[in-house]
Amino acid sequence: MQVKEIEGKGRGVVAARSFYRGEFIVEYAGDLIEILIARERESKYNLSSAFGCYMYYFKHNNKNYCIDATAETGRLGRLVNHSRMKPNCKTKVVMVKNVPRLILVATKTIKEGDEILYDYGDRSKESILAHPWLAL
Ligand SMILES: C[S@@+](CC[C@H](N)C(=O)[O-])C[C@H]1O[C@@H](n2cnc3c(N)ncnc32)[C@H](O)[C@@H]1O
Repeated sequence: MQVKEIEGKGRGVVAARSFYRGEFIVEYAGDLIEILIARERESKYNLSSAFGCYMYYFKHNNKNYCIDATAETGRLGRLVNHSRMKPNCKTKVVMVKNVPRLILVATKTIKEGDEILYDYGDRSKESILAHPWLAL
């Protein structure tokens, strides 16, 4: 996979080869944290424009988690952009040694050169007002 500048989105991830439907693409790697810690970190990040938004909230086995991928680690999952209308992959939770990890899996055939996109899933009015691209 390649990191590219995508007009209007900052960096994005582009397929350097094709992927078949159901194939593992990349891990959304970061710190796995509980929601209270996530809220604390988020309010700190919101105070500074230096931080983008790299928090992914999810529920697994009735427990809420967040993966904070804010740190510039060089991992590619954190650079995958959003599409509600035309996603080509989705997140999936996999348990590794009893710890939930988040991966992206292709939902259709992805051709070489296609941008990797998944639906961030945020439908709240406030978020869409602040970030109109969430509706696209
Ligand atoms: C998880 S990061 C994705 C990588 C990011 N583009 C970067 O350069 O680091 C999420 C951020 O990317 C941008 N982004 C993601 N999807 C977008 C879209 N469809 N249109 C515009 N900006 C988008 C927003 O700034 C968002 O807060």
